[in-house]
Amino acid sequence: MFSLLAGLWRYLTSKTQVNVLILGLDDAGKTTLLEQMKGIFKKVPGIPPAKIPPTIGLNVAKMDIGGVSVTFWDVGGQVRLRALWERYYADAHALICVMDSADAARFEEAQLAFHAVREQAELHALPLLLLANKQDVAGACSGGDIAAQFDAHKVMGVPFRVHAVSALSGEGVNEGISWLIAKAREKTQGMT
Ligand SMILES: Nc1nc2c(ncn2[C@@H]2O[C@H](COP(=O)(O)OP(=O)(O)OP(=O)(O)O)[C@@H](O)[C@H]2O)c(=O)[nH]1
Ligand SMILES: [Mg+2]
Repeated sequence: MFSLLAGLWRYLTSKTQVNVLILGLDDAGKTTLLEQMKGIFKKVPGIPPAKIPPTIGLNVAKMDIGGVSVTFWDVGGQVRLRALWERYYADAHALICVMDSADAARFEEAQLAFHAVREQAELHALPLLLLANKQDVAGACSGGDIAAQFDAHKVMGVPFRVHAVSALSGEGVNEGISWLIAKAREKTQGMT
């Protein structure tokens, strides 16, 4: 009886665990986003932006978001490192693609990388958030324009949103990430 009750208690109090993979070209702002999220969701200061080096390998951060225990994997985006991305596909529950909305010269490269990732069979069904980052930069492309440039209408059958943010200032981050985690939670709990 006691073990039954203990099991029920564990079930009722256990948190949903979600792994979120953060991908995108080098310099897109993935690690800046990760450090900004530590401030927003963990209330601890992240590494100051000026001290964040290019990622060689992986950064991991865990935090509670909306009652979900989330592990973020931020993988380096340099060309020579992109082969490492696939190591994390199988265990990911949701995907964030970060792109630099102020770097029009790399839109095509960013778009190709985005659709290449989307076509991976292991990622096909995952909730997906495309972050149009660096909105604080004068002349940055709006979220709507990025959605058009990235053929967002071709993404079907999964929860998907293009969201404008500034990882540097934090603008838009809470809203975009909270949406993704809610979708990932629904998926892991079999609600979608
Ligand atoms: N103005 C502005 N700069 C940003 C923003 N996000 C990131 N940056 C800057 O962009 C540069 C690259 O940021 P990172 O976070 O290191 O980029 P990354 O995507 O992690 O790059 P890799 O680790 O090489 O894949 C840094 O100089 C950041 O300060 C933003 O929202 N606005
Ligand atoms: Mg990085």
